[in-house]
Amino acid sequence: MFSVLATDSQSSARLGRMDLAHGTVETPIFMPVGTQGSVKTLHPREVEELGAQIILGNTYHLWLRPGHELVRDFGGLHKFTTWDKPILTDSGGFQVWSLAKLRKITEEGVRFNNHLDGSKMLLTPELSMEIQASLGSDIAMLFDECPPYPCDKDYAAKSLALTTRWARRCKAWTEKHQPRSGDGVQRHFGIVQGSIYADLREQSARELVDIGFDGYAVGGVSVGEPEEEMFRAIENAVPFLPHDKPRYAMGLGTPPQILEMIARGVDMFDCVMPTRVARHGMAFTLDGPIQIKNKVHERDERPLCETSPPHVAPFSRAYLRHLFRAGEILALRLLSYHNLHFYLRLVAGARQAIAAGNFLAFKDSFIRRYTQTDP
Ligand SMILES: CCNc1nc2cc3[nH]c(NC)nc3cc2c(=O)[nH]1
Repeated sequence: MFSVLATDSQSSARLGRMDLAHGTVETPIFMPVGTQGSVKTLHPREVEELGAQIILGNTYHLWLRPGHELVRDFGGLHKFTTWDKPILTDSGGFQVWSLAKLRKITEEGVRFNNHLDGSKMLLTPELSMEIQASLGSDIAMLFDECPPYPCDKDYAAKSLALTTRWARRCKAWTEKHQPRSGDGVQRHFGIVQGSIYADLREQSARELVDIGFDGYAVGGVSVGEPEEEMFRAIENAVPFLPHDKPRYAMGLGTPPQILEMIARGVDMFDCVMPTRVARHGMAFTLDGPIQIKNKVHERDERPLCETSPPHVAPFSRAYLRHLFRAGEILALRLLSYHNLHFYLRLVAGARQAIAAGNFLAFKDSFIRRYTQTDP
């Protein structure tokens, strides 16, 4: 399912290839987020022409609306959305935390009030697996608990123990209800927890690897912790994960953070940032992010960035600023398209640099230019 094609001599960066039910994915890879099935404001064909190889769907949202049975009856999420390349679905737990009201964690699962109609809901490891099987994603994430940041060590230890018990229940469900081998099988990724505690990160990784999954995410990061805590969480987990399985850092990050994580051996990323900040006027450029609504762009005839794709390059910053301030929907689409292109081009550049053996030089020169403030 996953093979490492090249490793960097000066860092833990590696070039990989994942063979999934709906196609092959080269790593390191960035996964655009398609929360309700769609990558916001963009047509699936646009997402494809941008070079996206795999997108992320949110189980919580799709379960609540339109319902996983409806999606199943339409042939699964690929047919329903017409996205025919790989899809990774999350398991719903984290979204319950960030969206639902009155959540309560029990051994059984998470009880909460549906944020759409207030009805009482219960999401369990087994139901999360059933929903993701109905959606038919190529990769299903296990049902875990993401501890809040900060949390004390006792809470973190109890939380990771629950996540491990839930991981066993997820595995038991898949072994009972899904085929174990064959090209079309759904893959399952465990999620390493342990908060900011190095020994708990090791324990969580070891327990999940003992159970055995197709890949491993590092969870509990990008939840408000300082950047160095995020890097340390990865550094404390990766050594205990199999070299020949994909590693996925959930929910991050900025362009420099993604390159730093690739250097630490991470293969997969998802983040709502490129599309979310686009809808608020922020565009990524090689010299750092810009806010298109700022007056400084009023008469700037340059494109957003020298690397802007042909779909966006003809538009001046002045025109894009005008569209944004006029509330034109085209502005949201062009900035979303541009920002996703920026992220996908960044990880494509990382892949090329790893293959060429100069990833650290690539990383350092990108970060130097991106973070330097204009004199
Ligand atoms: C797959 C569901 N589980 C699960 N999702 C997550 C999603 C995240 N998204 C962010 N920052 C935006 N941190 C995350 C942590 C987790 C995590 O620890 N677990």
